[in-house]
Amino acid sequence: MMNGYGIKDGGEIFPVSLQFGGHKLCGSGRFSNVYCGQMIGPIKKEVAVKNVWSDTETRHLPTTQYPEVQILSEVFHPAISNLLYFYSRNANNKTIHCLVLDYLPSEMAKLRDQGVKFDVLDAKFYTFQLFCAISHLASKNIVHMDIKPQNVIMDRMKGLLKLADFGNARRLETSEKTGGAYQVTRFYRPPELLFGCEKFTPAIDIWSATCVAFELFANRVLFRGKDTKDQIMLITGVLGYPTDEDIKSMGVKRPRVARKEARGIETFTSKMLDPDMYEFMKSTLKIDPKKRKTAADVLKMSVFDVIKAVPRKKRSNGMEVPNVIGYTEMNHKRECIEVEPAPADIETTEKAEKESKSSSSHSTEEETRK
Ligand SMILES: Nc1ncnc2c1ncn2[C@@H]1O[C@H](COP(=O)(O)OP(=O)(O)OP(=O)(O)O)[C@@H](O)[C@H]1O
Repeated sequence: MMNGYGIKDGGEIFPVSLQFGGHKLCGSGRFSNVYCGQMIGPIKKEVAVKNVWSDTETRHLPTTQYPEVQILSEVFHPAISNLLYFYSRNANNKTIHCLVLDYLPSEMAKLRDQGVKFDVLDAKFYTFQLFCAISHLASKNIVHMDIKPQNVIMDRMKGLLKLADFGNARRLETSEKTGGAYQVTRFYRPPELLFGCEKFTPAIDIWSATCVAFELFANRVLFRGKDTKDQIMLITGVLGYPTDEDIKSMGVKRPRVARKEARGIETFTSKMLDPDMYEFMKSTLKIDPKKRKTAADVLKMSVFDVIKAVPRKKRSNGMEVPNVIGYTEMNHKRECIEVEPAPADIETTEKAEKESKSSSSHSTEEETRK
């Protein structure tokens, strides 16, 4: 048992005793290890526990104030790897923030590396779920800022998708600047950031999610730039050099690359895609972020009609298309079970932490990976 916190609907946090069964490493990032395993209490559920070791800026922050925890406390949606509980550990006098999250067994990038291909029907409902997640974020004034196949987790059997890793997410009203060309992984980085725009907008996620959707349909990266300049050349080669109006709207300097006419997305994508898919991509891959369709409008496009059909279509694996219609609802109620920590918990927590450290060697691993 260990002491942690749960989150009520509305974002308020409450103390709770947490209990886990066995776990194994299922992923890692630059500053984290992610373990998956069984949660035993207060709910029984397969979960992912993301252990983040803090950088110099967040070293002295309690986990309640850790930015990823604060952002995730505000969101709750079936297409998001929701924060269920959180707690802290100490390793070598440093705080490790531990986030208990919804778990799905596969990562889109790994599936792609294994040569897994999605048929058009599957690609459509995965894309639908991704845009539902972004639409929910936009309704909460949050931008994810790092949508890419490594941050998209899936259950291929059931056809479910969740957006993960909110480590770069920001509130739209932040006074912070994006840092332009250094935000969002290059292949998924929208033109305005490549040109140096410093504003956080939901349109950033729309661009990145469209690039991810393209990969689901076409099974290859859309714009695979070698560096920032190459990335700009690839994009302007398809969409054309930004107009004076675009430049003014983004508030950026003209990019120093050759001026090209728009070649169009159809000629660029070697394999012919579903015609509705082109309609969708043309509405979201706009140089000027203000002209991109919003996620809420994307969800109404005819490209997704087939997944709304009743009775639900059968997939190639014999299962029905997942029932994702309710996903367009933006206010999903957080289920939370409040179990106050028992008074004896402090002692047991320390014991459990010692056991957990020695069984998984978290601290050694984390220190080595730094
Ligand atoms: N909820 C989850 N369920 C299953 N696997 C997950 C989950 N969250 C993360 N992972 C796996 O762990 C990996 C690392 O997680 P995450 O991207 O959140 O860490 P990070 O340290 O923020 O990464 P980065 O280096 O990109 O900043 C993911 O790519 C994914 O494979």
